[in-house]
Amino acid sequence: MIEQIKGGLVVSCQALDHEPLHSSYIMAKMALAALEGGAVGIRANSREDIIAIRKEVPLPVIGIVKRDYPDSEVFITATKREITELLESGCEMIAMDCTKRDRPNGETLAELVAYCRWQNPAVELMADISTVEEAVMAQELGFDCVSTTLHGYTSYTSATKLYDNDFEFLKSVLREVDIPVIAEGNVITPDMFSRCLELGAYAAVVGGAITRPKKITSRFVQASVK
Ligand SMILES: CC(=O)N[C@H](C=O)[C@@H](O)[C@H](O)[C@H](O)COP(=O)(O)O
Repeated sequence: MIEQIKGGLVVSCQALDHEPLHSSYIMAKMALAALEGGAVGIRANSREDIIAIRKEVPLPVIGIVKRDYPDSEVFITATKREITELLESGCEMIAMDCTKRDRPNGETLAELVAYCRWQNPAVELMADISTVEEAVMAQELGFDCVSTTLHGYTSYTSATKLYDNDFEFLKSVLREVDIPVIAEGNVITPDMFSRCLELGAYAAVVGGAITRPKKITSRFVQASVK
């Protein structure tokens, strides 16, 4: 998959159960719209959505399973249970939280990476990181690529956003690791997307700005209030 997404736009088609568009059917149609618009890949949440998307479009899929656990803040592909579901979904790449935070049930990242490689070595692995240190850890653990997904979403990075200071965080990750770096998280305009690529991002994942109409609507409404 990694070769296929080089220099391109990956569209994240996700709607959680509390969101208006929560439906595998709708996510598959979102993926079809992304395909027709020129996307090179899809990022999707849950075995059910991934299976529906794979029936609808021939694009490679980065799969995640979001699930909350009481004993951990990690919620993106946190344990072996979620990895097993993703291996069953047929997705080409699995993305998982690669932060320094403790995982549920005392499971470790190294164990999860080894489990994936053993179960299906053809499935590539993306590390969702929030700091440069976590990106370096991902490279050392043998991930195929890192994504900046969680920058701004961990307690120790919540003060900043990916695009702050002309994508300063993205630049620092690019300086420190050799594996492909995917820009993801609050890339909300075509200009931001092209800037990420110009800075050296291998590809970019855009979600809410394309597939979350509630967010898009509220952005317009906020503008009317000013
Ligand atoms: C932090 C977290 O839970 N990120 C999730 C990861 O899969 C998704 O909710 C995001 O939509 C995705 O990362 C794309 O980002 P944006 O929607 O900002 O373009």
